[in-house]
This record gives sequence, C-alpha cells and structure tokens, in this order.
Amino acid sequence: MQSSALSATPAETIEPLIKIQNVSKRYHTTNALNDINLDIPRGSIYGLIGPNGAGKTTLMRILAALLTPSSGQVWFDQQEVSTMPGIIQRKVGYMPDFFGVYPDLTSAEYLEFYAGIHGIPRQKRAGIINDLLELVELTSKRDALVETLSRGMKQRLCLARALVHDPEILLLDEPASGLDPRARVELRELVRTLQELGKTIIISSHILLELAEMCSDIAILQNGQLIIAGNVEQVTRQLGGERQVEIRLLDNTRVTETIEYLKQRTEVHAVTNNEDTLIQADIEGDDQALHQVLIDLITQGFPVVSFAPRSGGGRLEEVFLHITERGNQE
Ligand SMILES: Nc1ncnc2c1ncn2[C@@H]1O[C@H](COP(=O)(O)OP(=O)(O)OP(=O)(O)O)[C@@H](O)[C@H]1O
Repeated sequence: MQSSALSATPAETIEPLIKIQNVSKRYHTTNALNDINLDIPRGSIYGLIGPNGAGKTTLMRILAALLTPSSGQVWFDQQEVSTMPGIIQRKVGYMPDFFGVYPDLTSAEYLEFYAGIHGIPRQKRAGIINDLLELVELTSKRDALVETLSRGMKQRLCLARALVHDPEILLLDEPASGLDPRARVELRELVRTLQELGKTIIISSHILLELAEMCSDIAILQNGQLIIAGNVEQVTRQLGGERQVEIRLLDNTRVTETIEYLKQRTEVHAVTNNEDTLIQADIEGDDQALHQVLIDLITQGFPVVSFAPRSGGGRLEEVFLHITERGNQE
C-alpha cells in the first residue's frame, strides 16, 4: 500500500537530532510552555514563530540547557539532556535576543573572551577568530570597539561568538530584529552558509516572513501552546485555506470559457488572467480539493498544460496572522 511505501522512505526513518517531548515550563503563575512536542531534523533550518510572549525564548533557553523544563524531556541524538551535563554547552551555540554591554573590547577581543570561556587553547584562538571574522564579514572591524559597530554588525559578531566552539546546533533568538532589509538579506545568506557547513539551526522570530523563505521547517507557538509544526510545505497544506494556483492553457482559444467555469465553483475565488494563456485562481481547501478542480477541468476538456499551486511565505504569513489574531480574541 502507498502508506507503507511512504513510511519506508529514508526521510521518515531518520531519527531527529533533537526531540522535545512533553515539555512544559511554568514561571510562578505563568505557563510559558505547555506540553510541547517537536522533532527537529538534523541539518534543518527550523523556525520558531510566535507573537510576543509565545514562549520562544523559553524554549530556546531550555534547548541551550540554561533552563530546565518544569516537566518533560529534551533528547539530543537519542540521549536525554539531564543525563549529559556539560555536553550540551559544547554541542550548542546560543545567540540570545539581547546583546550584552562590553564597552572596552574590540571585535577580536570580544571573540577571544568567549573562546577563553569555552576553554579553547590559546594557540588555536587567533586562527579561529580570523576565520569567524571572515565568515561574518567583519575582518575590517577586528580592531574596532564593539560599541562602535552598527546593529547589523553587532548581530553578526554575536553570531560569530555563538560559533566560537564550532557547535553542531545553533540557536538564534530573534536575530533579525532591528535589522534593515539589506542586513536581513545578509543574515539569511549567512544562515544558509552555516547550514551548508552542516549546522542544524533553530531560529526564532515573531515575523513569519523573516523566516518562511529560509526555513525548511517551522513551528508556530502561541501563549505557550504549539499550534502546528512540520516542514513549510506540510504546514501550508495542513492549514488548508486558500492557495493560489497558476493554470496554464495550451492556447488562448478557451481562456474566457475556463475562467467562467472556475468562477462558478464555490471553492474558487479571485480568478485573474494577466497573461495570455495563464490563469491565476485562489482555491480554498487542501490538496484533495485542488486535485478535484484539476480532474474536473480535464474532464470538461479544458486544454490545461500545467496546474501549479504556489508555495511561499506570503500565503503562510496570512495563515499565521489569522491564527494568532484568532488566538488573541479568545
Ligand atoms: N523569568 C521569567 N519569570 C516570569 N515569567 C517569565 C519569565 N520569562 C518569561 N516569562 C513569561 O513567559 C511567557 C513566555 O515568554 P518568552 O520570553 O519565552 O516568550 P517569547 O515568545 O520569547 O516572547 P518575545 O517575542 O516577546 O521575546 C511570557 O508570558 C513571559 O512573560
């Protein structure tokens, strides 16, 4: 059967690098996290998305072993975190959502300080620092005082600091906040480079569009609850709603007729035709609904050449706003 064939695919049999199991965190009277279950695949860029107070930083700090959960467990490589004290700090590089104050340090001294904290031998530090400054494109600022750097430069230096001990996993808490569009693009490129270097990256934001394009997987959190998680495509599909589909016809002889047909269907909205043989339609529903529209178009004899649902951040952003607005009204 198809389902057993699917479950035999390698992607489904690979153990996640990080397994978050029934994790809850309570601060006095606040439930910051409520029974969270997440699998983070090795090599993924995993986005944690949620509005202010959703629990993103709390989850990041638990993953960095800076906080212990009130209940539940975190597993790294099938080993439970509390059974390996000290090891997590070596595996994980954490970039917090605030930048400490280090008034009299240059960029190189700042990294040297953190290399020392991580116990990197003195003779190895200069080489590592040079490589990191090059990676984050701050070589020209190695002798500049940290406080004189721009916000984007400080973020990149902070990222270099999280990388100083060459961790396998990077936790980046709101790394794009306060950056201008150009600095965001640079950050995105840097994150991709780090993924190519084999890192697993967990990155948080309250702005989904910041993440949707660069993440392979996302989890949406709100008020300490996990709303949905999975790879970006799966999440978009599971949430249903409207999806934009581009329908290309063989020639322009039946374009008007096809548009009229689509407009009559209750699940099809906003049918437009900006190009000769290309029709765009917003179709409500899941994959099954899309499939049915395609079957019916073909059965009716419309000359469909391609039928392509568009993926991407725009649609996901809509869903995210819808979910979080709904939650706030509850
Ligand atoms: N040390 C603390 N003591 C008490 N409550 C806390 C503490 N840290 C966080 N909280 C509460 O836990 C909840 C989750 O906070 P958290 O910082 O994890 O959310 P977040 O998603 O990172 O938010 P933001 O986007 O605003 O940074 C919030 O209600 C917050 O007020």
